[in-house]
Amino acid sequence: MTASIISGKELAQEKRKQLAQEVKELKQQGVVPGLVVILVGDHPASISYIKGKQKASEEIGVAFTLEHFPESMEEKELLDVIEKYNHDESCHGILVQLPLPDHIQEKAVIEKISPLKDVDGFHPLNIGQMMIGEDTFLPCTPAGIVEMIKSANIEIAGKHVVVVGRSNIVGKPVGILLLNEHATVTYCHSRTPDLKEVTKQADILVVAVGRANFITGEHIKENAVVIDVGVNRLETGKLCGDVVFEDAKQIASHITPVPGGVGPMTITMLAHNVVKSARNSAERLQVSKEL
Ligand SMILES: Nc1nc(=O)c2c([nH]1)NC[C@@H]1CN(c3ccc(C(=O)N[C@@H](CCC(=O)O)C(=O)O)cc3)C=[N+]21
Repeated sequence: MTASIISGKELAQEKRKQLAQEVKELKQQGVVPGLVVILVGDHPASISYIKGKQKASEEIGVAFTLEHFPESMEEKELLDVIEKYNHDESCHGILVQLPLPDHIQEKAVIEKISPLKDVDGFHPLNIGQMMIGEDTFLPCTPAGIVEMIKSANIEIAGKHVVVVGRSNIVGKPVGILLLNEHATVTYCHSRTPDLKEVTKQADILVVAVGRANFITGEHIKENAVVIDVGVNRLETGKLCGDVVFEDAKQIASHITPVPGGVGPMTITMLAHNVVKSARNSAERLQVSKEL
């Protein structure tokens, strides 16, 4: 038996159609969802990711604005740009593409974004809301992963989830979201002794370390669900995940491919958050009219 492939690309297509319909309805109420992406510098991977965000926005009907600044931009200037969009009513989502140049403090930038427009779900206030299971902007990659697991009709409650990687944008939050779905969650990272002894216990294995071919057949339990978050560009130009796909395919029950897996769902959940923000703002408008 070979594993079934959970196609993020197909699921993303479906979700984008639903979002396009919602955008149509919002437009009838006079609200055009708007996303502003801010890029500092010319990191080649960032430019490629932003193109994906722009394409998805256009498909869905979200107004997309790119603000592109030189590498030399000062932190204060960037904070001022964010401040401007915090007050701009046509903007419902602000995303500052990471990584930022070393002279700009990521924390200060993230905290400057209004939590009401934080469509990345990176603001500490939204992270706190997520921790306590409140309805808020969820970080896009983790939220996309949960959608992918559910789309394959995989039960999460009671399962042992092992997360490899503990970044603030993927590893940590995906564990929290799956805990909120009643999984038993274990985190592994670079200081975990005997990694494969832990990963072999996973019913659902989520890998977000950013190293090509890091997880092999030896790490995977028979019939596990394997979610590969890695996007590693090889010297040949080929994109590959953190998991040796051919190994996982022989052992797992389900596996997400790279490309065409978690990446397209990340972008779709971003659009989902922009539409959610626009809907919230339409509701606030309605309430203020009624007052
Ligand atoms: N503020 C911020 N928010 C982010 O969400 C954010 C970020 N910064 N910095 C970089 C990471 C990375 N990321 C990806 C999104 C889509 C794909 C994606 O669609 N990948 C395609 C392939 C794309 C290609 O060929 O280059 C796929 O896997 O099929 C990958 C990676 C979002 N990020």
